[in-house]
Amino acid sequence: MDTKAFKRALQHSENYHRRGFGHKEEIATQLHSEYQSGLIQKIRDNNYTLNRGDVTIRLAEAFGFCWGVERAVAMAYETRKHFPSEKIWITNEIIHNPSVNQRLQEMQVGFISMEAGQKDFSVVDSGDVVILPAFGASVQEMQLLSDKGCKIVDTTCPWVSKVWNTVEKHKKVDCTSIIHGKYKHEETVATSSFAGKYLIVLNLQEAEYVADYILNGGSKEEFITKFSKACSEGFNPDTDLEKVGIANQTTMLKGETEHIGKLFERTMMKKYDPTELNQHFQSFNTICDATQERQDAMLELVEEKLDFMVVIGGFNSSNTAHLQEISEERKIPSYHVDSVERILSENRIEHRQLNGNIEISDKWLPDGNIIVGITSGASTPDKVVEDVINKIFELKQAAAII
Ligand SMILES: C/C(=C\COP(=O)(O)OP(=O)(O)O)CO
Ligand code: SF4
Repeated sequence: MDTKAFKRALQHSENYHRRGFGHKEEIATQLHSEYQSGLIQKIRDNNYTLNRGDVTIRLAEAFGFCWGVERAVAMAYETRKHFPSEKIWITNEIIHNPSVNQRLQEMQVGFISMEAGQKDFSVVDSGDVVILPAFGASVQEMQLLSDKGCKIVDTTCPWVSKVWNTVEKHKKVDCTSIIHGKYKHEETVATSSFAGKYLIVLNLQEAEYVADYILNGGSKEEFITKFSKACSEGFNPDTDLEKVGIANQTTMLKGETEHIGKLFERTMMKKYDPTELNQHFQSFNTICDATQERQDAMLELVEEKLDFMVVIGGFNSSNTAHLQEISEERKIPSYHVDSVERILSENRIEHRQLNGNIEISDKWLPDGNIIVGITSGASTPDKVVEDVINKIFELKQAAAII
């Protein structure tokens, strides 16, 4: 399939919308009241600091809703306003935040369910409205919805579409896309659908395994088994790694993506004549600005003396997990929570660990004066952050009275 031609044709179809419907002002007040927070604005205005009783809050200087998320959520709200009585579906969570997805459900936006590992599009009829989330959708899903005659509202973040353009460029020069990302993640599923040959590496360790194979060879069977879910059909590591291009999921750890790019650059320089590098290696940094800013702000915050960190965001939010990773690397006690409900009491907090397990920790809130670092992922509304901060104040105040 010529994915580029398909995309171009879709964009010219009258059933395709990617610019909203002119209801921005009407929904702005609603979005503000549902997701924004006066307290968080106050902390921002006060040099990202707030003292109350025994507690000092230090907020990262970049956190919370990014531009792409604000845009996607606003488009979904506009869609509901514009099509008040049509059936509206969304192909996945719009972003990785439970409270925002819950709101869409309350607005009668149906989520396409999974049946035996496959999305069940049989519920979607011709003429229904289908929202593509901020992560985008695979080209096959777009085709299916277009063939059904649906109205498609595409909220894909332009930063994500930039990655698709990058893999299209790789394909054009017959280069294998090495995608730094999570093979199950919606964005990477979509990105790989636009690629020609591709291989998805999760981290530096996997990238090193591939680089070693390029230089020294190894067991082809082992390679194929290891990446069976993370490569294009019929991938052959002996012939498909002669020309590689790097792309990444927009929300990976930026330092790791840079390392992976450099690793493959060095590898190709070793394997081939360095003067021919351009024929064997291409690299475009596709980590988005919002991810970089939030990680940079976190890197600054963890330099401070903090008693602990609370990182707030959906448990399936990749960018939030990477913020948590920065904190853990610095050995700062840190708790990733997705809502205030995870704070069970002054002695118990339920939180996600980096390996994905949800666990309960005791005695998380120290006695006496404390400095608490706070940040939140690109899909986390400020309201959720406000609730967490207020809970910490409330528990410490109660402890002081006792
Ligand atoms: C939509 C989007 C980012 C917003 O944050 P999310 O938390 O929704 O997504 P991710 O960090 O990729 O798991 C994709 O770049
Ligand atoms: S994190 Fe970046 S790519 Fe993702 S929605 Fe936000 S701005 Fe877009």
